[in-house]
Amino acid sequence: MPVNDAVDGETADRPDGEAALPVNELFYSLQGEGKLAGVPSVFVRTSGCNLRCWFCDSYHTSWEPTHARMGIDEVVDAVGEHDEADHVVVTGGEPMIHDEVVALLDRLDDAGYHTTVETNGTVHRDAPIDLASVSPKLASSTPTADRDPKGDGEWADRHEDRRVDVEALAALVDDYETQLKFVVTGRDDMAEIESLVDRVREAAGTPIPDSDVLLMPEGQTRERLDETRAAVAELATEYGYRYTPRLHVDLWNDAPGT
Ligand SMILES: C[S@@+](CC[C@H](N)C(=O)[O-])C[C@H]1O[C@@H](n2cnc3c(N)ncnc32)[C@H](O)[C@@H]1O
Ligand SMILES: Nc1nc2[nH]cc(C(=O)O)c2c(=O)[nH]1
Ligand code: SF4
Ligand SMILES: [Mg+2]
Repeated sequence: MPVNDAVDGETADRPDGEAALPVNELFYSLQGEGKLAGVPSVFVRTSGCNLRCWFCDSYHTSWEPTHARMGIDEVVDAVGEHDEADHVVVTGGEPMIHDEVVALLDRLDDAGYHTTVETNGTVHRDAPIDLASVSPKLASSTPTADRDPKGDGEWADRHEDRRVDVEALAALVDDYETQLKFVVTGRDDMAEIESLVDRVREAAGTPIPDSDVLLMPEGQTRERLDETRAAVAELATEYGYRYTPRLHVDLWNDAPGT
């Protein structure tokens, strides 16, 4: 279900009625995360999110969203300028809160691109998605007062209420090739990951092999990943889940447009 009231009152239509999306940035890089890590890809980063993870590495799409909009034609043209790429990653913010993301994915599919959608898994939509890269948010993501990057924990209750929707997760698993990519801050996250994977397995008709459950270390910077990656790799070994690096952070740290 779209949660348009959570996008800070933004509308996604242009004054001339052309379908448009709030776009924070569009860039060409290597996919840094997940099964397709290393694949040259164009990234379309929408602005606006229905959650507020304290660790969000895309602050200007969630905590302080930018409002510039691009028409769908404009986005498709800008993607096409990177003619080395045949993969497009639609991310955010939370791309699935925007009705217009479906029109964008239709156009990208028509043009022959492989599409990945990076999503928190709270909203299901019908669209030509080749890989649903779903990153359900754990209790450790909640912006409590002591770790709120902006205020004093004002978002904590809303974030907590919205962060997991098992029905939406199961629908994504059933409709698309899916990876479940958890941001891991430490061993304390594992019990919740195990129980959430169990709940989604029960709700979905499609099996979820452990190799489609990915553990990703929390860290926006190389310095932070130096503290988290070894422990998360050990947890992946111990539980039999897949480890995913954050290649872009290893390569380019937190440089914009990477
Ligand atoms: C900025 S989010 C946008 C897509 C969607 N809102 C989501 O959270 O999946 C893109 C990816 O970055 C991950 N991410 C965000 N901040 C992170 C951090 N500090 N460390 C590791 N991964 C992070 C998210 O979990 C998600 O997989
Ligand atoms: N290189 C690179 N790979 C990514 N994979 C997922 C990203 C995202 O922010 O969704 C991302 C990103 O921001 N950069
Ligand atoms: S759900 Fe994604 S975009 Fe939204 S705050 Fe969390 S990491 Fe950032
Ligand atoms: Mg990113």
